[in-house]
Amino acid sequence: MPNIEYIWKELEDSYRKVLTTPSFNAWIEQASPISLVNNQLTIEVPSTLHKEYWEKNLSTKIVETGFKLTGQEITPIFIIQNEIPDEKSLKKTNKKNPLEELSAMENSRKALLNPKYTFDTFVIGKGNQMAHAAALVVAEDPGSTYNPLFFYGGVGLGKTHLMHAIGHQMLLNNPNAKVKYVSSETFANDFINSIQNRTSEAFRQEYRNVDLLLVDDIQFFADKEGTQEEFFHTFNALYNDGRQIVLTSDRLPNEIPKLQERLISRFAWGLSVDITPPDLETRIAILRNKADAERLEIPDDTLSYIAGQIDSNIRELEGALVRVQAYATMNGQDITTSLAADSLKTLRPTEEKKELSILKIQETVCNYYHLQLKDLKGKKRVKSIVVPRQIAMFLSRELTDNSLPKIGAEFGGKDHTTVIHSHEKIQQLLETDIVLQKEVTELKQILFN
Ligand SMILES: Nc1ncnc2c1ncn2[C@@H]1O[C@H](COP(=O)(O)OP(=O)(O)OP(=O)(O)O)[C@@H](O)[C@H]1O
Repeated sequence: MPNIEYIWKELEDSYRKVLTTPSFNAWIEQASPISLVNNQLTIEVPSTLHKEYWEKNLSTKIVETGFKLTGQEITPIFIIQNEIPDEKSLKKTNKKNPLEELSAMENSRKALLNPKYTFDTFVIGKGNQMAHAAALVVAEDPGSTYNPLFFYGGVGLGKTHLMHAIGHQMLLNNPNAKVKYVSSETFANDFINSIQNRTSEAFRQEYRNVDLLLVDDIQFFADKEGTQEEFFHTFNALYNDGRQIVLTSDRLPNEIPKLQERLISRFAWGLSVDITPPDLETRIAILRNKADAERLEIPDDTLSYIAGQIDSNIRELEGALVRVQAYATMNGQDITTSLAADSLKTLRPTEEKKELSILKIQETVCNYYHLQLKDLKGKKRVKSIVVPRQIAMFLSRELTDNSLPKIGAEFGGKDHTTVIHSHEKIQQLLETDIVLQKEVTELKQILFN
């Protein structure tokens, strides 16, 4: 009997022949064979959605290929993994031939889809893995499996990005498909205008004659009775025709105030999937992708530093990178961790800046370098104390609003010129000293956590 690796490799080859690259990446690459015992092939997959998809659409091939290779009936068993996705699941490629891409791009432009929001540029992490998988199913098989598909979650977490990615992918698969993307406000305005201009028929034609309707931020339907009424009819017309609907909101339908019950229940016919804030690894991967796309040279520790500063909103994370880039250009410097820290300093809320005391900085530096507080504040001139003392003064100057004399006083009554000198010294060293850059970054992370 062939071994499990051989069987899996053969299976992969046969799936590669029948699946598109994004589907292969999402379903096959994310699964791993665990064991083959008593003709049972146990396969680990990342989520329930993957499990269901495998069971429904991909397991027949296991049985067929298994029989061909072993002469036995192989039964697949799927188990769900719990751990954080590894490197390979964080970045996927999604390449098509150039002509297909060109025609899809033209149609995407007409559908008002952001060219940057594709599956290709979407980084998969723990918080969005399920949403990404559902988006792929819908893009590959619109109107059948999950209709409507409803993404919900906090601001700037990638709902719109995924929604556009579905549109792009559908157009890549079928360049003649009609895709329409609107925000809920645009839908409401178009509806109101159609009443004012007596163009209701044209409005209906426009919204009901599409293969994929993407409506963003439907929480803004709250309180808009007439718009909800019209959307209800649009929804029914599309749904009954087997056209795909994808919606996003910052919360679940039943949490949207004044959303009609009949809409809530219709939205529940499909799949609602949430997107949660990305973990640190995913945030770093997103920044790395973005930096590569913009051809920015940024050291890994600087990316980690930026990712450590903004932990919930990916739009802000991207904004931070733009800010760092602009700051580096303005100052004619390379991007380093110290430069990133400087440029992001003002992003931190002022309360945070005020809350941080000199004593907290001193204690943190002492813990970090295993020193006594009295030595840090004292006069000893050995290097192992002098440098941490200068770092602590530097941080007190950078991260608090205290005056130079006050900082000097807190360091055992030193003169303010000593504080200036320490600050300059550390600032200078940070330009070149990688170890120091790392230490200062870590200290800042400790202080702000
Ligand atoms: N997983 C991801 N990989 C790469 N970029 C991402 C990812 N998630 C979000 N982004 C980027 O973050 C930015 C904000 O994402 P998006 O606009 O899709 O958020 P949203 O959830 O729709 O926010 P809102 O609720 O404000 O509408 C976009 O530039 C998007 O490309």
